[in-house]
Amino acid sequence: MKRISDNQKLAEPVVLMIGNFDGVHRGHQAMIQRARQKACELGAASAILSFQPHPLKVLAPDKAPKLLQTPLQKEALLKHYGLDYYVVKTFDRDFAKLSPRAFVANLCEHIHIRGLIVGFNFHFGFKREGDIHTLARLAPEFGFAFEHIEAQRCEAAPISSSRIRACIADGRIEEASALLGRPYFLQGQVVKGRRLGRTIDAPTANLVVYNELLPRFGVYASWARVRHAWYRAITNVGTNPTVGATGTRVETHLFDFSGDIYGEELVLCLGRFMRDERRFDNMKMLSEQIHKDFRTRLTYLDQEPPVFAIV
Ligand SMILES: Cc1cc2nc3c(=O)[nH]c(=O)nc-3n(C[C@H](O)[C@H](O)[C@H](O)COP(=O)(O)O)c2cc1C
Ligand SMILES: Nc1ncnc2c1ncn2[C@@H]1O[C@H](COP(=O)(O)OP(=O)(O)O)[C@@H](O)[C@H]1O
Repeated sequence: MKRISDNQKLAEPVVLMIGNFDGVHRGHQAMIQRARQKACELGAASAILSFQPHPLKVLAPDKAPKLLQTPLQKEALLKHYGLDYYVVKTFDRDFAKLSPRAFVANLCEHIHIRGLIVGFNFHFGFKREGDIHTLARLAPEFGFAFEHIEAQRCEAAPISSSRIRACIADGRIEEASALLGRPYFLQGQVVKGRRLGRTIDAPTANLVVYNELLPRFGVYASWARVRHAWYRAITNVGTNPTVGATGTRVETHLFDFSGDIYGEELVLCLGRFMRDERRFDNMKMLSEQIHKDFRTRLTYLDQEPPVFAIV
């Protein structure tokens, strides 16, 4: 997959999709599959255009969602799903002022669009005035084939990034993974904590997480990848009320592992939510609960590790 930035032209004819693609979930995957098929029919390559930053971060920051993925994770996933080109366009207030027609004209100046595919609810241009009907009208004028994709559904409701965000915020990780079509994961760097974990035989790798959206506070069965190896693990997300920590922490105990991994990058696939984080009266009680958590039969961890090549 080739990445195209603002100042570059994409001369090869493409079937272009436009959108944020946060999550690259099953709905997005179906769209990519359709675009690749269409690209074959039209003798073109497949491409996605995404705006950076997310348009709402520019236009209404207080309404902008916390994203499921970092830009790098999204790029890795798009590559994984077989896309040929990833076009990243800077979104600013000037671009937001373009009329729907000027928006399409602007894209056609830089990209050789032979086909265009967007989702049924796609809106674009000044005040979101453009929609799929506008695109159907503009397509013959600008000389590309146009089609839209209906929502992919799961259990009667459309699959969407916001539905997946709601699952994660609520601790329904398995549901989120089902909608994503692969295990939900976080990524971050291991940093030093208070060195208390080792004193209760429960060392935990504390992560500075790259992802914006964090799951509901609580304890999760998980799989962790560090230095290219996967370990069964258990993760706590929260504020550690027992020890009065400041800020939110994401920390993971890796089973059958010992060693120093400060500074290492860790990929964390969360599985089942086990319990809420609680405030205990003292460290001894906290330690007892953590060791009880360790002994809980974690059926999630009976599965194979999520060897999916994510990042
Ligand atoms: C499986 C597990 C469950 C945990 N549950 C709680 C909890 O319910 N309440 C709490 O205050 N801290 C909880 N913690 C976090 C501990 O407070 C924290 O790991 C410990 O204080 C060590 O912190 P350190 O990594 O900064 O040394 C949990 C940690 C793990 C690994
Ligand atoms: N099984 C393990 N799981 C997680 N971290 C481990 C493990 N064994 C050793 N470590 C190391 O110990 C550190 C965690 O120990 P801990 O006492 O909790 O320190 P900190 O408070 O700095 O996180 C990890 O960052 C890692 O470098």
